[in-house]
Order: sequence, then structure tokens, then C-alpha cells
Amino acid sequence: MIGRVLRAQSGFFRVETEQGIVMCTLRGRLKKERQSTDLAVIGDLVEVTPTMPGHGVIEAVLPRRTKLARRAPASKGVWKEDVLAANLDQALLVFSCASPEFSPRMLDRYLVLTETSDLDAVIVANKVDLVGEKEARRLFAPYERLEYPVLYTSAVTGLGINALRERLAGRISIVTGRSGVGKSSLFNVVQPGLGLKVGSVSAALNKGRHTTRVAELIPLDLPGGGYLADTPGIRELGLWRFPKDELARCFREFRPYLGECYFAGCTHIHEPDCAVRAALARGEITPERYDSYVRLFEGE
Ligand SMILES: Nc1nc2c(ncn2[C@@H]2O[C@H](COP(=O)(O)OP(=O)(O)OP(=O)(O)O)[C@@H](O)[C@H]2O)c(=O)[nH]1
Ligand SMILES: [Zn+2]
Repeated sequence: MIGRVLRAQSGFFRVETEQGIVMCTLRGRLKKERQSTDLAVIGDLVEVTPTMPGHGVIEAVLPRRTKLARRAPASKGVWKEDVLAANLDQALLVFSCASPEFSPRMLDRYLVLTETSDLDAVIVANKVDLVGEKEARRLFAPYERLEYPVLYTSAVTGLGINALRERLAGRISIVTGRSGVGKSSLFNVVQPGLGLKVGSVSAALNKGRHTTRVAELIPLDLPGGGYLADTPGIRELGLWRFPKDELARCFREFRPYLGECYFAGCTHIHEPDCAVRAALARGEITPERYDSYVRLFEGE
């Protein structure tokens, strides 16, 4: 039978199947075929052979539609991947309109990571009550123009909560955003108790405590279901590294110009006859986004 991995911890997998929850181990053959960082992960669809009631063995991992992988340079030009979750539908990037102040540069960084992971990004603009809806829309307008969906929310007034619920329903999502933007508050309004899960980790991080966390999918109590993926490492998503040669493609408005530059390996920073910089000069790329590109390229 086919099931979905809800939880993975030291070689044991909690798998949701049509016949309920099955606790599984991996067939030995699988461990040999796959790298240790790339065995079954949360979100994976797996083929299970039942052994005793409530128990089984994972025979195979079905092809992944998407994967969220942390990449690190292994040696010159070679990157190794640590797959954290599979088959995610979207990443919710939570920002506050104020307190802490909205940082477009940090949002651009998150967007690079969702673009390299082929994840749909949903921008959540929280604390709208602090600045008013007009100002909130002004802050995020550049991203709406790039056709990223933006949800305007307030955990205090309840603004946008239904839209957020609709966006989460029936999908597997991850949530990320810096401390204090209101992730816990927001998700507590979406579903009582949920914010605790979302918020507990970073609170612990702030206190400098070490918490061993287990990767799991948290089921959502919404029409059509849905899950939040919680896995160690998502918190630091904003600090993940990415190969430079993929950076330009991750700025979606650059894409029409890539391949049009005079030099084949153009970095779009200092070369003459650069199609990206020509687009910048014509106002087709904003100076703010271009500036983010340069800073990320230069490794800031
Ligand atoms: N005015 C206003 N305050 C909010 C809103 N959402 C959250 N807050 C406040 O912002 C502060 C931080 O909220 P949290 O929900 O703890 O933020 P968090 O993103 O979960 O933070 P970490 O757990 O540290 O990652 C709290 O004092 C909340 O009461 C909002 O929509 N409007
Ligand atoms: Zn160029």
C-alpha cells in the first residue's frame, strides 16, 4: 500500500495510510541505494508492506514532486544536498509591516530559496493593524507586481485569517520568518494550539537553548485537510546558501533577459552590453531588486 511519511526519527517512520497510521522501518536494500541524507523524509509517498498490525516496512520511495533541500558546498563547484522534506506545495514567508520593520532584502533572500527549490512562495504581510491597509499594500506592491501572492493579515484584528486558512487547506506548507513577526500568534488564530508548534522552536533558539527536534507534518484541521511541515533547519532558511550561477534565474523578472547579454557568463554586475542592466536602466527591473541581487551575489 501507499502512504505518506508524517514523521521521521532515527530510522523510524510514522506513515499515514488508508488503513490508518503504520510505524515503519526501511527495507535494508533502500538504505544501500540511497545516501543517508536522502532516505525517506517527511512528505514522501512510500510503498509499504504491512508486517504486524500497525507496523510495516518501507519498500520504496515514490518520485518526489518537489523537495526542500539544504545545500552546502562540498568541494569546488560541487554541492551536496540534505533533503529535509518532500512534496511540499508552498512556503509561507511571514513578515510584519512594522515592529520589526519590513525588510525587502530579507524577503528577496527567501524568494531566492523558494525559487531554487521550485516551491510556490506565499508572502504573508502581518501586523497590518499597525500601519493600516493602504501602507501595507504600498510596502508589498513590488512583490504583487512580480505576481507573488501576498496575504494581508493581522493576528489582532483577524484580518486575512480566512484567506490564510483557504491558502493552507489541502496543501503541505512550510512557514518561515524571523522572530517576532507574529507566526505563533497568527497560527494560533488559524487553529488553536497550532502557533505553539510554529513558535516554540525559535523561542528556544532565542534563549540559546538546544532543542532536538523531530521532523513532522502537523495535520491541519481545515476543510480538505493540509499539513504544516516542521523540520529542524527551516527556521534558518534565510541563511541557507545557494550556488551563485543560479542566482539570476531566481529573480523572476530577470528571466526574459537571461541569455541576451553580450558575454555568455555575464554576472550582470560589471560587464558591458548586459541585458539585465539595460532592463534596469529602462525601469523594467527595480533598483531595489537589482540591489538585492548584487548583494546576494557578492555574498552578503
Ligand atoms: N499589533 C500586532 N501585534 C502582533 C500581531 N501578531 C503578533 N503580534 C505581536 O508580536 C509579538 C511577536 O509575536 P509572535 O507570535 O510571538 O511572533 P513569532 O513570529 O512567532 O516569533 P518567534 O516565536 O520568536 O519566532 C507578540 O507580542 C505578538 O502579540 C499583529 O497582527 N498585530
Ligand atoms: Zn548580464
